Amino acid sequence: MINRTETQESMFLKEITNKLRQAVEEISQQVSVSYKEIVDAKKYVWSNIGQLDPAERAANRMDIGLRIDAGEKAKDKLRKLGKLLESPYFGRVDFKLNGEEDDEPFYIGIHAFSEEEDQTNLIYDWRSPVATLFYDFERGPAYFEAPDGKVEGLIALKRQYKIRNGSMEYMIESSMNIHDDVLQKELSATSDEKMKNIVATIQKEQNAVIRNETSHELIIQGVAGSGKTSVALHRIAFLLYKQKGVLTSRNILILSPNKVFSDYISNVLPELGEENMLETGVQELASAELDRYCRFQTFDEQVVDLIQRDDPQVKERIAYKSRVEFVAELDEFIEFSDLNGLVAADLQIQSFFIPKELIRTRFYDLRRMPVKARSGKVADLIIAEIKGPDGEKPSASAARSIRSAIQKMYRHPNLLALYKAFYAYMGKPELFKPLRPKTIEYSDVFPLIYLKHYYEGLTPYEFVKHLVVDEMQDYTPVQYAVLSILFTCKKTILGDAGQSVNPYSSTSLEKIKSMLPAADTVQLNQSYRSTLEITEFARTIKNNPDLIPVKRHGEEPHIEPCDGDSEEMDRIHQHTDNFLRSKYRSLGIICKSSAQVDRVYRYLQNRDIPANRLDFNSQHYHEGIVVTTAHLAKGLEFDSVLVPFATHNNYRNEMDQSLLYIACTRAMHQLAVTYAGTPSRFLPA
Ligand SMILES: Nc1ncnc2c1ncn2[C@@H]1O[C@H](COP(=O)(O)OP(=O)(O)OP(=O)(O)O)[C@@H](O)[C@H]1O
Repeated sequence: MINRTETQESMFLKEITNKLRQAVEEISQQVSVSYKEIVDAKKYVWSNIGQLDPAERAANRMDIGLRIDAGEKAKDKLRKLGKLLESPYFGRVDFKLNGEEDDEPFYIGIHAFSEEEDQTNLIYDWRSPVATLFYDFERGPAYFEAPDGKVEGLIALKRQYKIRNGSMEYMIESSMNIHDDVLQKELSATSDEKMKNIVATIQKEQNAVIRNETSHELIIQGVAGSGKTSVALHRIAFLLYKQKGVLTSRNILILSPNKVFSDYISNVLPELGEENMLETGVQELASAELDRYCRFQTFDEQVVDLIQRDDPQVKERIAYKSRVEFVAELDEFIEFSDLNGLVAADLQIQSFFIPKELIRTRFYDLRRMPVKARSGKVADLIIAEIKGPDGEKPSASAARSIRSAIQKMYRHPNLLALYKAFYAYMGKPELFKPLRPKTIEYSDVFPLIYLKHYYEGLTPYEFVKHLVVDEMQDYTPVQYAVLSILFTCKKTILGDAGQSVNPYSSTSLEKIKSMLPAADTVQLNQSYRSTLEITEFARTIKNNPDLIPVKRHGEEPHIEPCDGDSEEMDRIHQHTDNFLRSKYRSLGIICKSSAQVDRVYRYLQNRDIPANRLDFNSQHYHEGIVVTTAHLAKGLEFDSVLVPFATHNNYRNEMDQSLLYIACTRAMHQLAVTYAGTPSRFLPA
């Protein structure tokens, strides 16, 4: 089985396809047999329910449960085989072990496949140890880490295949790592409806991140389009494979920016044969902690507010609470409150005298406990240790009075009062400004939760064994402090400091590292999404010297000045017409504000142009024409992007610059920008 020619390869494909078909047939039979068995078993229980004693009923229920499990497993296998029939493998490495005469071919696919009789592996899962030969090495000396240790040898041959619907589209012999031609072909394809897997073309630097099993916390800083999200999802699939039985998708949680993004990425794990992980957002996390205390502005509402009005005081409040030192200031206040928060006074209750120093000392001794539980505990300790003048212990009624007196001693009657006291302590009371009574600004949400940990305690999410945090730049240091309390598990944290929708609260990689000092960091600087021309264009809006564009060419982005408003709307219309006649599947019309989105959407609707509007209430991602804001488009991508209203007035401050950059970097193949009036200073001249 060495150095197959094209005919040999096509024979091999036929052979594998036949074996796969045979396996599909056998398992389909198993599925229908087990379905029939389940129905029969249920019928039996139902018709004999009166005669079966409880033990028999329980045994029957267990039996049915086991059959259903077996049936589910068989169906899962069938799904995987179906996937393999479409595209059985994408790579091959011929590897000669040191000391052996012949090399052996290893075919790599999205799932493993072996012959039933002798369990010989015909296709290896892309996550198997041997697959690292394909991703990490060129022809020549190579090794992989097998369960029994390092296996060394020589790669004699590397091939890549594109097999679609069971037939070979192309085959490339490669001496290099994941051949450029294959990557180019993949990147040039039009967008899929949802994010797709990249198993056939994972790059070496991405593979290192995916297969990292040692980091407790891994921070992935990646430029726009560097594959951070793809890599994080493949990493989860890899960890589920490596830690089968220990880790399941039910104990992996992703903190995702919005529902549309969750929907957009929802295909990747199932395509890789895994169930989707759990998903939540910052708002849900905060609600679980704060709903009893107050309402709050959401991150999205904060961004919209910043876009709508340029209020320097709002920005000042946000910036103040987004500093790393802010967490230290909260800690300092907590320390101060441990020493001074208690207005201790000597107590004389019945015949018992309790000096204030004793109360204060006990309170401080128990400083690891949340305040609320601590006051009760302090009272318990004192009640247990004090004696009256005749050596008597406190009666039940004396104990009750002591407890109630001590519990009233804490200076701040509730969490919000404590939070307000923090700003008074800092000498900056003006920095806490509720939006409305009992409704706080978003920038206060996580500082308040941090103080809640001190005041009342937080409940960690113990069932979560791995947390994925996307858009890491949008989380402030105090949010990281809270996340570290709520999630003590392993974490994959990814984002790009250059793509913040709110630069006033944006967190740089350095700041995140200072909050998570034990975390490992990787940087992904190669950008894959956009053509070189689009990437160069985006770079003139906001330069990132680290970014390495992929060498894929396409048309130059267009900047289209328009003579007035109505001409600009006509131009948008024209773009949608061109798109509908093109080969492309998705056009993103990306505006700055929701009002602009509404305007464009209504305009297109009135002209019967099929368009989807993505707003904060949207749940699903759609292909076709999508009208949305840069804020919501973050993380998504489109074959073609149109950025309208790129005037000086619309895009002029630091936040606008970031939004314009995000909008342009969503384009894979085509980009146009329109404006009527004076162009934004961020556009290339
Ligand atoms: N190794 C690869 N092979 C093929 N395509 C890739 C590879 N890496 C990334 N891509 C493609 O590049 C595009 C960007 O990937 P992804 O969305 O994961 O990047 P990102 O860093 O999260 O982007 P952003 O931060 O700009 O939202 C996707 O179309 C993805 O399929």
